[in-house]
Amino acid sequence: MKTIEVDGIKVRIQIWDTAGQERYQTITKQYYRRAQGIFLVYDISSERSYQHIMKWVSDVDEYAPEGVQKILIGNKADEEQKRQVGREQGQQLAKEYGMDFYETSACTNLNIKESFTRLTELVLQAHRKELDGLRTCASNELALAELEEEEGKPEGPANSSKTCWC
Ligand SMILES: Nc1nc2c(ncn2[C@@H]2O[C@H](COP(=O)(O)OP(=O)(O)OP(=O)(O)O)[C@@H](O)[C@H]2O)c(=O)[nH]1
Repeated sequence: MKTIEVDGIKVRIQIWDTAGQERYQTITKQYYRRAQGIFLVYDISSERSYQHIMKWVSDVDEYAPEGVQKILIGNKADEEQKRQVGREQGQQLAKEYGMDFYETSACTNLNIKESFTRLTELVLQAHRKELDGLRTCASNELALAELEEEEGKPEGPANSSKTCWC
């Protein structure tokens, strides 16, 4: 659990780091079902990890809920001397899938906060319609309750003097 601030609103997010290894995939897929936002992460020093992204995307499409928000991440950006995947390759792939893209480094903290904030923003935006619907519903209920309360009340100040015994 982590709390981050987006547009002045404090949002509590639950983060799951799923295992990348094939043998854990049955468990991993179960996590997709309740996800609202997903980072698809490759390692910029591993062409192989970049090639795997397409498989991750197809798994997410199959098992995650419709409308789940996704961001592509090229991690280990601090390992410039070992780079096998160009930044443009990451950008290109993200564009193909209609995702935002960040190169990050868990070592230097590069773009860590930015990418989490962005994913949270995307999730909030995607749910804004739902929230607005709930808000309208709640305010209608409130208005109805106020009306009912009004109707149940004796009429105006003239009435209140009638009930006064002093
Ligand atoms: N240089 C560098 N090393 C990193 C970075 N992020 C993770 N590592 C290292 O990469 C190795 C693997 O990190 P993990 O966090 O276990 O990677 P993972 O993708 O969760 O691994 P699995 O889910 O087990 O496949 C560790 O030795 C980390 O210290 C980074 O940004 N830069």
